[in-house]
Amino acid sequence: MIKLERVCKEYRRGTVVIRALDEATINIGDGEFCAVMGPSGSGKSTLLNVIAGLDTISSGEIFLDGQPVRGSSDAEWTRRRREWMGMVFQSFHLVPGLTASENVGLPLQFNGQSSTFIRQRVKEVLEMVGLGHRQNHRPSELSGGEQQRVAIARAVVHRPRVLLADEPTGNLDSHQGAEIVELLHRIAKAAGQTVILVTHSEAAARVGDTLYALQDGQLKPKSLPQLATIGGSRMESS
Ligand SMILES: Nc1ncnc2c1ncn2[C@@H]1O[C@H](COP(=O)(O)OP(=O)(O)OP(=O)(O)O)[C@@H](O)[C@H]1O
Repeated sequence: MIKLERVCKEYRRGTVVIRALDEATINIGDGEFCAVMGPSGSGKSTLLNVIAGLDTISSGEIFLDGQPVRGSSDAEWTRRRREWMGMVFQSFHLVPGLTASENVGLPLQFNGQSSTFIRQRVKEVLEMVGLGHRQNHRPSELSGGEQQRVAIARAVVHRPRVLLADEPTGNLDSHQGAEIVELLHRIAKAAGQTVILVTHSEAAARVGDTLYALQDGQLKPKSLPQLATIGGSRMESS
């Protein structure tokens, strides 16, 4: 489903070269929940950004559904993200002036769905994340955990095949963080979605079917007992 072969991403600042991804190789199957754990600066966001086509790679190859993505136009990437991918971020990225329902409906609006369909689907998804009673609240009227639930609803409303979650528990306390990871896991498994969750949190990473450690841009498969040696922070509640 998602395959990276020796992917390198280098950033240049004058004479300084930063290798954010260093021959990263990974093969993520359909419906797999893959957790990637690494400390700050290890390349986690870069990994998701190159998979989502938000950043280009310096060398190597990325395959989505067996097809190399090299050479895709901006229009192809936009279509892929709109129809195929959902993204969840550490800082929620909700539109402050819109209600929870309006935020969740945005991907459907971009995809040209009818207002009747959008209304029904948004209601259904907000109920699924436990926020049926908060549909008309703006982000500032919601807790951090509730805002992340809205962001998850927005990420899945168009039934994407792939969910990319960038440190989704980073702005939450340990209890809210554990709930958010459990929710992501439950929704993705129910819909058969493929997930890549990047995190510095050991507790969040534990939900993965497969686990990888990212260190200085290098991806290495890990087993659960090895997690504690990767380095990062723990969430007390798990
Ligand atoms: N646009 C850029 N220009 C130059 N260097 C960059 C750029 N984006 C990222 N980097 C560098 O690449 C490395 C990996 O960054 P990245 O944001 O992927 O790490 P991360 O693991 O997501 O970190 P954090 O957990 O702190 O968000 C870091 O050394 C970072 O400074």
